Amino acid sequence: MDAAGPAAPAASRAVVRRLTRRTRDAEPGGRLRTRNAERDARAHGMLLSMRHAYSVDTVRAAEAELMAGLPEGALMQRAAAGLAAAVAGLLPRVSGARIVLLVGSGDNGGDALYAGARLARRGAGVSAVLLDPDRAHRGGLAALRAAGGRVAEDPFGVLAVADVVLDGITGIGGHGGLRPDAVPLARAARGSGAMVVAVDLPSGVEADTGEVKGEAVRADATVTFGAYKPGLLVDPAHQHAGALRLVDIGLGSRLPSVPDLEALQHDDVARLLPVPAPESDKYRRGVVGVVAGSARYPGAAVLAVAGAVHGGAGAVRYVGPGADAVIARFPEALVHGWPPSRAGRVQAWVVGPGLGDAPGVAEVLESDVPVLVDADGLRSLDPDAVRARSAPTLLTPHAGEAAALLGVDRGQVEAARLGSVRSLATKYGATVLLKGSTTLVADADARRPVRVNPTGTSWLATAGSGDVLSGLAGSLLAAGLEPLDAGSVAAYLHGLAARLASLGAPVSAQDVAAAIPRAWRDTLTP
Ligand SMILES: NC(=O)C1=CN([C@@H]2O[C@H](COP(=O)(O)OP(=O)(O)OC[C@H]3O[C@@H](n4cnc5c(N)ncnc54)[C@H](O)[C@@H]3O)[C@@H](O)[C@H]2O)[C@@H](O)CC1
Ligand SMILES: Nc1ncnc2c1ncn2[C@@H]1O[C@H](COP(=O)(O)OP(=O)(O)O)[C@@H](O)[C@H]1O
Ligand SMILES: [K+]
Repeated sequence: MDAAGPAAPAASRAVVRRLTRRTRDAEPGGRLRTRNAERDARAHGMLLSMRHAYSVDTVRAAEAELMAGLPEGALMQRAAAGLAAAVAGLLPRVSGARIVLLVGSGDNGGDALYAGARLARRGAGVSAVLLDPDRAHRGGLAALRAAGGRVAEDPFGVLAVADVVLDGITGIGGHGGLRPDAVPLARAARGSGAMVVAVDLPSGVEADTGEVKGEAVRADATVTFGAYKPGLLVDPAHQHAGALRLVDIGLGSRLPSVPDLEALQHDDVARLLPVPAPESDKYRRGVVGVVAGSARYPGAAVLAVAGAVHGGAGAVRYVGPGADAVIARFPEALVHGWPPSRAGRVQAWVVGPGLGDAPGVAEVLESDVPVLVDADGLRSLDPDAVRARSAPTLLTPHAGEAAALLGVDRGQVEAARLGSVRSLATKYGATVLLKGSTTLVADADARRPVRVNPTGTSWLATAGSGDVLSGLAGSLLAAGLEPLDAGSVAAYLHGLAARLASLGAPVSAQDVAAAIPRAWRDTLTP
């Protein structure tokens, strides 16, 4: 995903690149890190490990606890100081820069006003556009005026010539998309060529879910306070946030150890990858069985096996009508005649890619090993059959398949990805990996955080790449990873492989499979 957002003006993109470089450790949107950049990051002591996001209620509770021991307004000052420093870091010079604040009626507007005051003291020309002049944060407004900033009399005039617009309309207190009076201002900010920096969150997005229920600000960058909020990491809201920077306001120890959402990073994946021990043999490394392909879709068998042979299992068994094609491409695969139960012992099954109407799903579900169900295997999947299983199940639908399983429209799933993946996991008592622009993995145990994949790229929207993912995830299951880890590590490697293979150009599903070892190595490289 382009950290500058889909429609960022060219000038903004250059500035956002600067922010992105500076905030490599705090950017879940995740640009691909080159290996050199990785080394730089480590040399500078940046931790490349798990990134957490917390719900609004949790953030507010932690803030309240922290505030109780601090002088009034101290947290807002910390937030404003961090925000002003981030904005200053984006500008070639603060002095003389034209900065416009969009100020809503809550504390989010207060943050913008105090940050504006700090920037005005450094010589910037700062104008505040007050959405509700009677309810603008009083202290913030007084500070801005005292620092030489002013309230704009011609909002659209100042927006037209702004270098930076700070979006302080709503933060974690906002609900339901921008109100009508804020919409033209947000549009003017976007259209002005100025860099748009969202304060805490892009106004108009739902902090807890990533939904966008109406219009919302499109930012080039978001400076968020205390903790990431789930919406910053989940589409469609994620698309509105641009590059992310987290400002520490001291919440750390007040936040629970279990977040609502988490994103694996390089170090987490490196720890989870199954590396053969000295005494390993192919069976101990795990054997994955693949039931995929049909006369109509023979390629799906090849692609699922391609993912599986690169996924860490010691051997791949294939059962289905694509045996000749599989063997021609992967002589290392073990092919077996129907039915799957006669294929010999496996530690995990993958069933479904390109299977068409062929049988196999019910039989594989009866096995006592982990099963990944994808694509055609998901059609009419019976929740009771999945719930009755003695071993874990991992479902890997795209939005259309998830919609069919939930009995809703595809658009509803795409608009509410987090809620959808959680509902499916609950309905099936299974781990669910919802593919798409921000791939999510929800564990069967609803108390565990949902994982969001930070490596995805829209170049993966190519036929057959999902087959590769299912083979890869199945192989990791066979190698002994639990479903939440298998799904999220597979998504991470899959996205990274696509980026390494693509480097900005189209890739095929085969290219992605072939690049999995490079992604694996990249992850392990210290
Ligand atoms: N709670 C704290 O301790 C801290 C809060 N901080 C800031 O305070 C923010 C939360 O402040 P608030 O709780 O006052 O809430 P917000 O400022 O986020 O939003 C609430 C205000 O926006 C209006 N509003 C709600 N939905 C709207 C919509 N769709 N369109 C336009 N206006 C809408 C409401 O009428 C209300 O006045 C955080 O996001 C953060 O920026 C920071 O200063 C750090 C410390
Ligand atoms: N816009 C996108 N951004 C990032 N990843 C995407 C996007 N669209 C699809 N993908 C990824 O591409 C893969 C496509 O899988 P799937 O929909 O099953 O396709 P197929 O059935 O052709 O293999 C998934 O890993 C999915 O997450
Ligand atoms: K905001």
